[in-house]
Amino acid sequence: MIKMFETIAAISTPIGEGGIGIVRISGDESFDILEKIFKPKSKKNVKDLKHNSVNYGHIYDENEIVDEVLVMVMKAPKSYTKEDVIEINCHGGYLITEKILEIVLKNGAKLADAGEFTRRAFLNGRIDLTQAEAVIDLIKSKSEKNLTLSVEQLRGDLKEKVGELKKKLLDVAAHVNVVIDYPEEGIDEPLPKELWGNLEEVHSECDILIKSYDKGKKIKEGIKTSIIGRPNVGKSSILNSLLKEERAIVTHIPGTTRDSIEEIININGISLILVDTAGIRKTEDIVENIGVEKSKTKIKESDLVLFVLDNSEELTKEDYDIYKYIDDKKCLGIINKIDKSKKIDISKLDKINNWIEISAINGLNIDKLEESIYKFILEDDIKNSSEKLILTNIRHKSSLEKVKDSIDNIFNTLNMEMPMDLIAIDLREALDSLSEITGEISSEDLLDHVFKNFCVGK
Ligand SMILES: Nc1nc2c(c(=O)[nH]1)N(C=O)[C@@H](CNc1ccc(C(=O)N[C@@H](CCC(=O)O)C(=O)O)cc1)CN2
Ligand SMILES: Nc1nc2c(ncn2[C@@H]2O[C@H](COP(=O)(O)OP(=O)(O)OP(=O)(O)O)[C@@H](O)[C@H]2O)c(=O)[nH]1
Ligand SMILES: [Mg+2]
Repeated sequence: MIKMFETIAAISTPIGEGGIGIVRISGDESFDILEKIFKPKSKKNVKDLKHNSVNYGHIYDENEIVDEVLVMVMKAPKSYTKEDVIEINCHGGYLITEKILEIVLKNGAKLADAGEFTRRAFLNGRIDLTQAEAVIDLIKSKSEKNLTLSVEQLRGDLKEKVGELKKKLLDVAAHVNVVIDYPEEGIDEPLPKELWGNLEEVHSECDILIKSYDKGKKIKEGIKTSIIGRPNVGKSSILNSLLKEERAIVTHIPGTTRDSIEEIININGISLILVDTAGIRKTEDIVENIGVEKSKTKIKESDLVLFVLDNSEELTKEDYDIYKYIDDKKCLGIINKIDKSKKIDISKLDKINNWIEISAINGLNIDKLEESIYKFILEDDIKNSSEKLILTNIRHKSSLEKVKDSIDNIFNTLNMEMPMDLIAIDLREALDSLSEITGEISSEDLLDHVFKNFCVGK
């Protein structure tokens, strides 16, 4: 028999002091290795240990006892990788887990690459590529909403959707092939209405999914939000009140913040990457000037701009300059220092439709500010989205774009009454693009790309 895969092993828990450390082994030789290093208290033969059983005993290095452990045994194909899997639950700690891994390697296992267990789960057909990608997204999730999307994708929601789209195209392909193979049948209509419908549905579903990526990206990566305004209007004070800690230095001296400060907050399960910038003004100060230029770059990179003004002063030329600079960015106007008497008049700043009045110094309306941010950028965009699936992976998006292009070609062929063979080719391409998403068609390069972001032991 040709051996497909070597037996691999790795530490699956974070390295460091901890209650428990897990060394995971997967592959044909798992039990042979275990037999050489583990003595269960039950005195059972290691190869007779039951599937899904937890077994108390000791790990040995030759004749020397190394640790007291629990060993979990999962037999192929009922395991994470569909191979024989053994998990040694030892004491957590820098040295002990490493030591047990070394003993496992010494007895015949190969050190697993990053993501190799999950790669096996994919190669052995337990999960598709979208589910494998969901595993790493799930581990890396830092917001509730991203976590939810990852869990749904791991459950197979995207895989299922791709399957549905494929089925619709396969129905079309079956018909097209009949027309090509039996031209003498004299089928007048190149494509019955119902099959046109299939193509239209796949086209529009791809479109909806592609459009959902903007939201998905924001959910996955967080919403880049910069706090901008001229010096001394209270930008750093606003950052601090949103963070509920004294993170940025606040003084009465204009030009206090020289470099941008980045912090992440969570609003209703979504990450906001907040950037407090150096106040924008013309200045001769070299350091401050660099800060100002950086602020301008930050504005360009932002998904959302919080434009801060001082309630207690009239608008200045600097305010107007920044206002012009915002351009067509999504922008929420903040009038700060409402604890002081009002001198500001914003009637000329009519490009901005959303305003909120706050006082950062005593926390007035900070909760309303959070709510406005959420409503303004997140709720319209994310919560009210009617589509069930939201794409978070650019790879999926670009494959779906290819599917859409192929279908456009098919419509073109049909409208121009060109030969059916052309349709068959475009259908094949559309189906292949769908297969790329799930990994039914994949290359080593693609898999290396997907799994390179994984941690070792996953
Ligand atoms: N200790 C431990 N915890 C873990 C994992 C693990 O591998 N080991 N997981 C992963 O890293 C996650 C759980 N995911 C898993 C997914 C499938 C199977 C599995 O064995 N599936 C088989 C059989 C299920 C059964 O017994 O019926 C299957 O689908 O065929 C195991 C874990 C999270 N927690
Ligand atoms: N009365 C009042 N003062 C405030 C308020 N918010 C901030 N300040 C004061 O305004 C001054 C400037 O605040 P900062 O938060 O440092 O302003 P900034 O916009 O970050 O300033 P630069 O970093 O210099 O651009 C400080 O003296 C703050 O205490 C407020 O809501 N009311
Ligand atoms: Mg500041």
